[in-house]
Amino acid sequence: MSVFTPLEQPQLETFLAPYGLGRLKSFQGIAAGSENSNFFVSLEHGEFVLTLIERGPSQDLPFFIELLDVLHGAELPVPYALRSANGDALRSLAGKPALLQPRLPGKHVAQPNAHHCVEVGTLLGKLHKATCEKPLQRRSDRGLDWMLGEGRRLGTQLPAAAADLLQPVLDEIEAQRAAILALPQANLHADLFRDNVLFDGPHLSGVIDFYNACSGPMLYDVAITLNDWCSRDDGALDLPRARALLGAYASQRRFGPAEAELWPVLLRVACVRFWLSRLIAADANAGQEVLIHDPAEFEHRLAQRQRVDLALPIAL
Ligand SMILES: Nc1ncnc2c1ncn2[C@@H]1O[C@H](COP(=O)(O)OP(=O)(O)O)[C@@H](O)[C@H]1O
Ligand SMILES: N[C@@H](CCOP(=O)(O)O)C(=O)O
Repeated sequence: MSVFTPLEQPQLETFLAPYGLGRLKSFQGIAAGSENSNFFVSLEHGEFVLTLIERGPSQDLPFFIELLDVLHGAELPVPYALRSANGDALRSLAGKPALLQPRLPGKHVAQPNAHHCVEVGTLLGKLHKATCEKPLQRRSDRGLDWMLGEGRRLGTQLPAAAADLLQPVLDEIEAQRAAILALPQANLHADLFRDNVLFDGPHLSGVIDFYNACSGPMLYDVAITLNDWCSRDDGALDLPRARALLGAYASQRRFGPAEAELWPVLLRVACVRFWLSRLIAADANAGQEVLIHDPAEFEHRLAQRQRVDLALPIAL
C-alpha cells in the first residue's frame, strides 16, 4: 500500500483544527497512488483528501497550488488547496509538506468507451483554453532533454529489439526538438491517465494528481492522454475512441497545421516518456510494496505507433 507516512489521530486533529471544518469523524490511507501519501478525511463539514508530499522538489508546490486555483476559477472539476484560518495553503505535517483538498466524487474508469473519451477530450481542451493565454511557467522534469539523457543511458541496458525500437525515436526527438517546442503552448496536466480522472455515472467529475503539470506544447498533452485512453490491449490505437477524443478536444481548441504535421511524432514521444519513467520506477521500486506500472505496456504502444493512421481533425 502506498502510504509512506502513517498518521495518528491526535496529530491529524491538531493539523486540521485551523481549517474550521468541524470534528474529525474518520480517516483512511489511500492504497492507490505511487508518489505521495494520501488519506481520505471525513470531517463534520465534508469529505476531503489530505496529501503529504513525499517526493519531488518542494519549491514547485506554489506552482501546483496556483495552477489549481486558476483551473478551479475556470470552473474545471479539480481539487485545490484549502486555506487555513490564517490563509496558508501549504502546511506541514509529520515533517512533510501537506495540503488539504476537497474530495471529488466519482470513480476511475478502467475500460473507457467513446463517450468517456469525449468527456476527457472536452476537459483537456478546456484546461488548455483556460491557460494558453498566459501559461504559468514550469519546466517538466521529464521533458525532451530528460528523455534524451535517460533514453541513451537505458538504451544500452535493453534487449536488442527494444533498443532498436527506442533509438529512432530518440533521434527523432533530437531532430524535431525545436519544432516541438515551437508548437502552441499552455499548462499541461502531462499525466492525464485513466487513474487520474473520476467519473460520476457518465459525467467526468474530477481530474486529480497534477504533480506532473508543467508548461509546454498542448499537442504533447493530447498525445499522452490519447495513448492511455484510446489504446487496445495490444497497444494499437482504438480508432473510434481516438476520433471521439480528438473531435471533442477540437470543439474546444482548434488544431493547427504544424500540430497536424508533428502528431505522429508526438504520439511516439509520449510513449517514450512513460516507457522510460516506468523502467526507472520498476528498477528503483523492485521488491517494495509500491504500485509498479508495467514498462512493456509503453514498449508495445510505441511499436504500434510506427505508422499512425489517425490524422488530427484540422479546420480547412
Ligand atoms: N481530490 C481527490 N478526490 C477524490 N479522490 C482523490 C483525490 N485525490 C486523490 N484521490 C484518490 O487518491 C488516489 C491517489 O491519488 P494520486 O494523486 O493519484 O496519488 P499519487 O500522487 O501518489 O500518484 C487516486 O487514485 C484517487 O482515488
Ligand atoms: N501515469 C504514469 C505514472 C506517473 O508518471 P511519473 O513519471 O510521475 O511516475 C504511469 O502510468 O506510468
